Amino acid sequence: MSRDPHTPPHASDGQDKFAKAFHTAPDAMVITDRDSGKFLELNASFVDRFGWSREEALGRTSVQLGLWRSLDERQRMLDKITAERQIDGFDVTLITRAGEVRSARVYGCQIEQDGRPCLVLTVRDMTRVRAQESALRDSQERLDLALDSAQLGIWDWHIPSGLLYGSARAAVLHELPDRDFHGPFGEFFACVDKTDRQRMRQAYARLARGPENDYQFTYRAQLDSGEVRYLESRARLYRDSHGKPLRMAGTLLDITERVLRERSLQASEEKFASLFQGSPDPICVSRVRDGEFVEVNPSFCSTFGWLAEDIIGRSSHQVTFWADHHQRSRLFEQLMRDHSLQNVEVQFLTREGQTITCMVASRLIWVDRQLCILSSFRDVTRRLQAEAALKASQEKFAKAFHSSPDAITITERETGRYIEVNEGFHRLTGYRTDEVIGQTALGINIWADPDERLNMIAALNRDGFVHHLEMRGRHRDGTIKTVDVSVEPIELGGVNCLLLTARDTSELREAEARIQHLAYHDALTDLPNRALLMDRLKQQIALLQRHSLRGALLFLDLDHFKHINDSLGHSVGDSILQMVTARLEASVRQEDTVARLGGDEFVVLLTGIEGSRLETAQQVRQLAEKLRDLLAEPMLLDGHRLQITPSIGIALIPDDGATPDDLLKRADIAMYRAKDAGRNTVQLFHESMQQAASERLRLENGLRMALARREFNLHYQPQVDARDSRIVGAEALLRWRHPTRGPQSPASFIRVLEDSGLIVEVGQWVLEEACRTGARLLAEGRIDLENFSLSVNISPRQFRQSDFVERLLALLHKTRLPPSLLKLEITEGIVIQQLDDTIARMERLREAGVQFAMDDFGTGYSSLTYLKRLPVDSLKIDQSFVRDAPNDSNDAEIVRAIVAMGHSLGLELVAEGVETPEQLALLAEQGCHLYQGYLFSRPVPLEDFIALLPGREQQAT
Ligand SMILES: Nc1nc2c(ncn2[C@@H]2O[C@@H]3COP(=O)(O)O[C@H]4[C@@H](O)[C@H](n5cnc6c(=O)[nH]c(N)nc65)O[C@@H]4COP(=O)(O)O[C@H]3[C@H]2O)c(=O)[nH]1
Repeated sequence: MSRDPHTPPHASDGQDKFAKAFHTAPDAMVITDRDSGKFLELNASFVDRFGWSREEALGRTSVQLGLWRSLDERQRMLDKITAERQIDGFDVTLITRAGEVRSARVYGCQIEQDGRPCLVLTVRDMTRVRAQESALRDSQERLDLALDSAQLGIWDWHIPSGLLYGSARAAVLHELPDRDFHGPFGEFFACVDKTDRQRMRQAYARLARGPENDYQFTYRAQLDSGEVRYLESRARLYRDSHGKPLRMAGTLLDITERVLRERSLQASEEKFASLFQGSPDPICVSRVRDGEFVEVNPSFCSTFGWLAEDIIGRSSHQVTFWADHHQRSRLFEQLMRDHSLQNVEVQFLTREGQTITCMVASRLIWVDRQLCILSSFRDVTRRLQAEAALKASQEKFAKAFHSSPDAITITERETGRYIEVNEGFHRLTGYRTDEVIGQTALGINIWADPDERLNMIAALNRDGFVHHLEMRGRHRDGTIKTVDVSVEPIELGGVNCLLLTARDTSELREAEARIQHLAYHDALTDLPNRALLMDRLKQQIALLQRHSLRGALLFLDLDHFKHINDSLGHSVGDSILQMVTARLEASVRQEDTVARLGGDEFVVLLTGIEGSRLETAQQVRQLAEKLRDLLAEPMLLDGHRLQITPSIGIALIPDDGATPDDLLKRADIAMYRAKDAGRNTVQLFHESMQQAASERLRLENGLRMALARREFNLHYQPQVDARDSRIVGAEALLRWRHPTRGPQSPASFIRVLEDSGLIVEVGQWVLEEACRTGARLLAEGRIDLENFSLSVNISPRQFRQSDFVERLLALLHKTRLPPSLLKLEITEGIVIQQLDDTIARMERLREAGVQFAMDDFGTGYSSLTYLKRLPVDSLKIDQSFVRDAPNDSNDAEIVRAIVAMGHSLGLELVAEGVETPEQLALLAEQGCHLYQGYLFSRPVPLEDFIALLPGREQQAT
C-alpha cells in the first residue's frame, strides 16, 4: 500500500525520486527542524489530512498549528526519538485545522539536512482503523458481555489437530481454571459423564456424516463435589473444501437450573396429573367461553355416572348437570368476579337424574391459552343424609331421654357432676334439673345405702358397665325407693361421662310380691292356697318326723254350700267363705295353717302335737268338734240368718301318710265319709275309708264306660191322680246295671255322675231315651196327649249347657215327641243361679210346649219371690215332708203351706214318696191329689210300666 515509512527521502539519492515519493505518499509526511520544531517540508497528504496549506504550515511548528491534543504526548514522542533516534509507530491524537480529532501513528527518524538535525515524520492516519478497532473491541466486549450475561461459554475445536479453545467461562463450566482454555479436546471434555460422552461421540459421528452442520447436545458434567451440571452445547461444524470436518465452534450453557426446573415441573405435572386422576374427589375443567368440559377425572365419572368421552366436549347445560340453573348463573358471576369459589353447597344431577349434593371449590386457570374453570367436588349427599339422620336420631334420643319413664342422668365421670337429668329423675327423686346440674349424687345424697353405691362404682370400674343392679335410692322427701340401675360410659364432646338409667322398681317389686302372694294365696280369703299348703305340709312332715311330734290335717267342706251359693248368689257365698275363714283363723294357733283349696273346701294344718296316736286323735277330734260348733253358729248375712255346718275329715301326721298328697287325699276321704254319715260331723281317717274312696273311684271309672257298654236303662214310676187312680204321668228314673255287680243304687251313682260331670252326657242319653219312649207310647196309643206327661230329671250342669235349649228342641223334633208331653223336673239349684237366664231358657222351651216341675220343693230356700216369676207348671212336694206328715205336725204344716202356695199360684201339685194310705189321705185332705210313690208303684222297667197303663180299649172309653 505504501512504501516503508522508515526510509526518509535523501537528497543525494536523486532528489526527484524521493521528492516524488515524499509528495505522493498516501500518509502525511513532514520534515521538521529538530530543534525548533518548525516545518521544513510537508507533503500533499498532510495538507489533505490536516487542512493546513503548505504555505501556512511551513516555518511554523505543530504546536503553533494546534496539531496536538496533548503536548505531553508530543514531548514523550520527541523524547523517544531522541533516545532511540527513531520511532516506529507512536500512537498520537492530532487535531486538524477544522478541529477534527484524528488518531494517528507516527513513524520517524532523525536526519541531517543542510547540517541541521531534522526529523522526518510519517503520520499515518489511524482514525478509521482505530474506529474499526474500537468498534471491533466494542462488539467483542458486547459479545463477551452478551455471552457473559447469557452465561454462555464458547469453544472452538480445530478438528485435525484436536486442539480446542475454550473461553474462561466455558472452562469454568467444565470445572477447569478460570481462564481461557487452550488444550486437547479430551482434556476439555474430561468431566463429561461417561454415558454422555458416549452419546456425544455418536452425535458427532452422525454430524460428521453430514449433511447437517448444526449440532446441539446436552450432557452432564460430573463435578468434583459430586454434583452434576447440565450443559447445553450448540455448535456448528465447518468443513473443508472436501466436506471433511475442519472446525467446530459453539457455545456452552449451564442449563442445570432449567433442567432441574423442567424436571420438577415435569414431576409436578405428573404429580398434578396423578392427583387429578387419582383424586377421590371429582374434579373437572370446563371452558369459560362455552362452558364445555375439557377434562374430567375418574372420580367425576364414577360419581356423576358419565363416561369421560360422553361428557368432554359437551357443556354442563347440554348434559343437564346443574340441578338449579339460577344457582349456576349466580355462582358463575361470583367466580368471574372473585376468581375463585370456596366450599359452596350445590346440587347436581347424575346421568341417571339422581340428585347429589356437593361442596364445590372452583378457580380460574389457563389451559392452552384458554380461560377455564377448575372445579373440585366433594359428594356430601351421604354426609348430609347422615347429618340429617344424626340430627333426627339426636332429636329422637333427646325426646327419648326426656320422655323416658325412667330416671336418666349424664354425669361427668371424673367429678361425678350432673350434666343432664331428665323428667324421670325429677319424678323419682323430687329434684328439678336446675337444682342438680353441677351437683353430685353424693352431694344431694341420692343413694340410700353407701355400700350399694361403692359396689356400683366397683362394678363399673371392674366391668366397664353396670347392668340391672338393684339399689335403693332416696327421694328428697326421705322415702326410699328400690331402683334398677344400669350405667354405661359415654363420651360427650371428648369428656368421659356416665349414662345412668334408674327404673323405679318399687311398684314392680310390690307387684311381684303381690303376684307371689297371689300364687300362694286364695284371692277371696287371702288364705294360703293348695300350693302353699302343700309346701308347708312338706316342711311340717319333715319337721315333725325330726322331732317325733305329730300333726293333723283337717279337711273341711261346708254342707250344702253349693246350694246356698246358687240360691242366694255369689256375694252371699263369698261373705260366708270370709266369715268361715275368720272363724277358722280365730280358733287355731299362730303356727297352724288355715288354707282354702277352692270352693267350699278348707284345710287346717295343725302341727307340733305331742302324745300317742290315740291321744293326738282325741286332741284333734276335740278341736275339730270345736271348729264344727263354731262354724255352725248362725250367721247374719244380707238379712238372711244362715247356718252353715261343715263336714270335717281328719288325717293324722305322720300316721295316715308320709307325703302331702297322701295326707290330703286321706283327710278328703275322711271328709267324704263325714258327709255320707249325714254331714255336720267329724270323721278321723281310717284304713277302711280308703276302700270306700277306692270304691267311689271304681264307681266313677265304671260309669265312664257304662254309656258305651249300654249298661244304663230307664225305669218309669207312674204319677197317679188319687181321685180315680188314673195314671196321669210317669217319672223317668235312671238305672245302672253293672256287668258284674248288678243294679247300682241311684242314690250313690247319680252323685258321682254329677260330681264328675258325666251327668251332662248321661243326662242327654236319658232325655233321648225318655223322648223316644214317650213318642212310642203315644204312637202305640198307650198314653194320651191331653192327660199324660213324662217327667225327666235335669241336673243343673245339664241345664247350664249353652246349647241346652237348641239340643232339646232338636231332640223333640227328631223323636217326634210332642213337647207338651215332656215335663222337665228342675231343682231350686238350677233356678237360683242366674235367674234371668234361667227364666229366659225356660220361657223358650215353654213356648215350644215343654212343661216344668219344681222338684224337691220345700227342701231348699223355697221363696215366693222367685217362684212367682218362674214359668213352672207343677210343684213336687219332697218325700221327706210326705213321709212324716201323718205323724209330724210340723211336716204336715209344711205340706199344707206348700199346697196352699201351689194353689194360689195356680200350680199343679205332685206329692213324692207316698207309701201309705195315711199319707195319701193327708194329702187329699190338703187338696193334693196327684202323687207318686210305692203305694201305687215303684219305678219299673218300661214293659212293666206299659203293663200298668190301661189297655187301649180302656183308654178309649
Ligand atoms: N222311699 C221311697 N222312695 C220313693 C217312693 N216313690 C218314689 N221314690 C224314689 O224317690 C225318688 C224320686 O226321684 P227324685 O226325687 O227326682 O230323686 C232322684 C233324682 O233326683 C235322681 N235321678 C234319678 N234319675 C235321674 C236322671 O235320669 N237324671 C237326673 N238328673 N237325676 C236322676 O236320683 C234321685 C233318686 O232316684 P231314685 O233312687 O230312683 O229315687 C226316686 C224314687 O225311686 C216311695 O214311696 N218311697
